[in-house]
Amino acid sequence: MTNSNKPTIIQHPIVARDLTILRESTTKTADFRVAMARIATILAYYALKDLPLREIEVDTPITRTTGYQIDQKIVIVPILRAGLSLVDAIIDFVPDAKVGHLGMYRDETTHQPVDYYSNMPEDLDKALVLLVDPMLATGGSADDAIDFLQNSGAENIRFISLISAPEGLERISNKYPDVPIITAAVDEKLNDNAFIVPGLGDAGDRYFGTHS
Ligand SMILES: O=P(O)(O)OC[C@H]1O[C@H](OP(=O)(O)OP(=O)(O)O)[C@H](O)[C@@H]1O
Ligand SMILES: O=c1cc[nH]c(=O)[nH]1
Ligand SMILES: [Mg+2]
Repeated sequence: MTNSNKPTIIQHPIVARDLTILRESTTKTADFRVAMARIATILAYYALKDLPLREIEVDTPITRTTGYQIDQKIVIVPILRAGLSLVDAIIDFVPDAKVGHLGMYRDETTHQPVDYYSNMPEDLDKALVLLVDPMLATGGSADDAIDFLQNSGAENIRFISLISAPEGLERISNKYPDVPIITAAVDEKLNDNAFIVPGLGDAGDRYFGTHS
């Protein structure tokens, strides 16, 4: 993926159908989780589509032929909690990926991110770091997370967001032109409470079945 501040917006009928399930306020937790898992697989597929490969020789039952292994260390970094909803789909594709956790919640009044936890694997500088969070609203959380990852040595970061607000996209793409953004939807705006409109509400609460 070339460095660019233009987001990759995934357009796919399955994504459109699943986004609708996720947006619908009456969707039950179980259906919400299933739709999130499916859409996360598609986001992961696109986020990984240009991984470098290493050629190897393999013997089929018939003959020797050329095969491929992925030639890239990968670290997945979910922003807790909601980012956890996207992790398993990526691990399905790259089962040896390491996972670093970044605990952050948005203060309900100020809308500023509050950090509460971090645990990163070593050698972030050698890895493709996939930062994942389903919601990019003001961009405050993603901004802090990318800043933290860069200060921890990460040089190759991609950000996967399910639904993005124009405000957050502008903030992250302007401040971090070298961080590609992969998203499934760019929504209309933020409301007075800095929630994405139309959005899907609070992603963490809906995925985990809690209430703010
Ligand atoms: O772009 P921003 O304005 O920073 O908002 C986006 C953040 O808000 C949500 O997390 P939340 O604070 O609800 O925490 P949670 O995942 O624990 O529910 C979401 O998952 C992002 O991390
Ligand atoms: O719309 C929003 C904004 C922030 N966090 C969410 O989960 N949803
Ligand atoms: Mg939340």
